[in-house]
Amino acid sequence: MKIVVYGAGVMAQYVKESIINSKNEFVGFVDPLGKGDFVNLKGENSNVEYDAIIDFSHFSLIDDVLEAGIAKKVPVLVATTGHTEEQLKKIEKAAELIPVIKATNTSLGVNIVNEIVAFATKLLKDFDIEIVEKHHNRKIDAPSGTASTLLEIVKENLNDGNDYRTVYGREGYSKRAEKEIGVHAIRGGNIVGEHTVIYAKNDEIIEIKHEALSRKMFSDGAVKAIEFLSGKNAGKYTMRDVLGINK
Ligand SMILES: NC(=O)C1=CN([C@@H]2O[C@H](COP(=O)(O)OP(=O)(O)OC[C@H]3O[C@@H](n4cnc5c(N)ncnc54)[C@H](OP(=O)(O)O)[C@@H]3O)[C@@H](O)[C@H]2O)C=CC1
Ligand SMILES: O=C(O)C1=N[C@H](C(=O)O)C[C@H](O)C1
Repeated sequence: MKIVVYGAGVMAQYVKESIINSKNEFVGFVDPLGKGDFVNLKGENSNVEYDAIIDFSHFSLIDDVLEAGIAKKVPVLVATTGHTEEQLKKIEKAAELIPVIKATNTSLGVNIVNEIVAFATKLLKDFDIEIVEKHHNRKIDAPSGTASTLLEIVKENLNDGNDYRTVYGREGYSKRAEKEIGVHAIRGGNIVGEHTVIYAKNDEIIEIKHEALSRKMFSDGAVKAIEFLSGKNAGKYTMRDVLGINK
């Protein structure tokens, strides 16, 4: 496949390497801010040949990313995080026309952790549940996309998940309510990414944790995901589909 990468940051470079080390062809980066030596999918250079798009850029670029996918009817992996509800709906809508994966985390490990958390939450309903994520100081969105996905999974697996209130960080004076899930974002240095779901009860604590030690597994996972989408019908697919994780 000829793959275009949206983004020009740290992850985009890793994805380029993963594409080069696969059987696919790296076409170029699409620079979010339009500077530097990048491919231009619009205007006079709109004859750039590509048959897949991987997006690790900025959430504000989602319209461009989806437009480029729809224009050529090629699969799109949206690995960028931080989208608004409205933007997420646009991604759903695009999936009516082209094959799309929206993945907040493309590592194998986190996708397995998602399964473990679903299972654990069913068994640990009466524990206090808190989610903690840690990332580098360049990260702009909080909580992380992965933490938001973990929160969704926790809520889905509590009988009365919709009755729970999400508390983002804490300050001031008040006891923890019974039906509350705390979500906490730590930022510092060059932490690649760490996610922990804590289940606490009087006298016992269970922690389910994933720690990323490099970014390579994100980019390798992204290439695997776009390869999976090749030749698929329009629709919304997931990393569970890519990794063959059955319900
Ligand atoms: N799904 C997954 O597994 C993973 C997802 N991610 C996500 O991928 C995305 C990119 O991460 P990363 O490479 O670390 O981030 P970087 O900050 O290194 O790169 C982001 C890119 O977006 C550009 N950008 C920044 N601000 C704006 C803006 N306001 N408008 C348009 N473009 C902008 C940057 O340009 P410039 O360099 O000029 O600032 C850069 O090209 C993030 O959303 C992150 O959460 C990251 C890792 C794994
Ligand atoms: O910005 C990052 O770096 C990461 N972002 C993703 C997220 O928001 O969950 C995935 C990973 O944790 C790294």
